[in-house]
Amino acid sequence: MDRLIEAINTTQNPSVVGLDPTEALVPAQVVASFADEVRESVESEEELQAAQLAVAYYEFNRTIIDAVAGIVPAVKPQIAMYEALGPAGVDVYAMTCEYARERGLYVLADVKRGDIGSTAAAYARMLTGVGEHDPWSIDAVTVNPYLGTDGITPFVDAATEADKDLFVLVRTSNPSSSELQMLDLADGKKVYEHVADLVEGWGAETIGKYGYSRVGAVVGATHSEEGKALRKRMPHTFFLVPGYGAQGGTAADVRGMFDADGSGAIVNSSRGIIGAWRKSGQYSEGMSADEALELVGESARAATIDMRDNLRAVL
Ligand SMILES: O=c1ccn([C@@H]2O[C@H](COP(=O)(O)O)[C@@H](O)[C@H]2O)c(=O)[nH]1
Repeated sequence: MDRLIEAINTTQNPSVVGLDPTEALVPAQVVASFADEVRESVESEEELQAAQLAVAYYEFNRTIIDAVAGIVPAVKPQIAMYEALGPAGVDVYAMTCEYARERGLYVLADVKRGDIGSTAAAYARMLTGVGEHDPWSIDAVTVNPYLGTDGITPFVDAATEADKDLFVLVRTSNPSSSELQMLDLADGKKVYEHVADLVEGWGAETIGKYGYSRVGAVVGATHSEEGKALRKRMPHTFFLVPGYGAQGGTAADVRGMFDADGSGAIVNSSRGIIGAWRKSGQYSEGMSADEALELVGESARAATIDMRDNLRAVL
């Protein structure tokens, strides 16, 4: 986690921009502008839409990355949005990670892996690469702990080998998260508290120079009180905090998830940043693709600065 903490210190900004493009979040004229170019490369008309969206996502992401580089320390591309487009989308995922890395950003791949040990070991190669080849250009992955220790250890080992990180789901931001995570265990703990204790243990051998291990935790901004309690319970665990903005979380809600020095957490916003152009009041369907992308970048930059300043105000 040392590199992430240093990037946060450099930018004085504990926030991460989520790159979760969807058809609705990319201006229509940007998608349309790639129709001719893509038509030449696809084999059938059926492939056209996904291929066109994939190219548009890449251009959109580059615009966002260029607009926020230097202001934020990190981006978090959400793989679901890219996998939905098939192989063309997966290519764009890898290209986006590479571009973000080139722009000096820490890349947190939100892939939420989780499987038995042998399969987890294969998933974990996302962190180490294959031989000399590192096809993903990422710094961290998100992992689902439901399978227990043998589903996590391969990621800890791979992260240690590659000097990278993982973030394990502990208390997720979504409305139904309590169905499982808040269940009472026989020893009086809640399920998420037990997971929190496991996460502290999984990271214990990997504590870096700032006191945090390379095994982080995902703690939703929508669970302010539990997040505050987890901060005390998990003194060596860095938090990734999604749920800010579009899901209702505020700077005040996440304050307790930071440590006494204002470190220990990074807060994500995806739609709130990449979709800011839609709320700018400046968009019109008559804009050219270039004009629309310019607005996307300007709006994302303004929303990023706003989020940074809101967080700074409570830390
Ligand atoms: O508990 C969780 C874990 C992950 N996420 C992911 O974060 C972003 C949030 O997007 P917003 O647009 O800022 O709501 C998204 O990729 C989720 O899959 C989460 O929200 N909560």
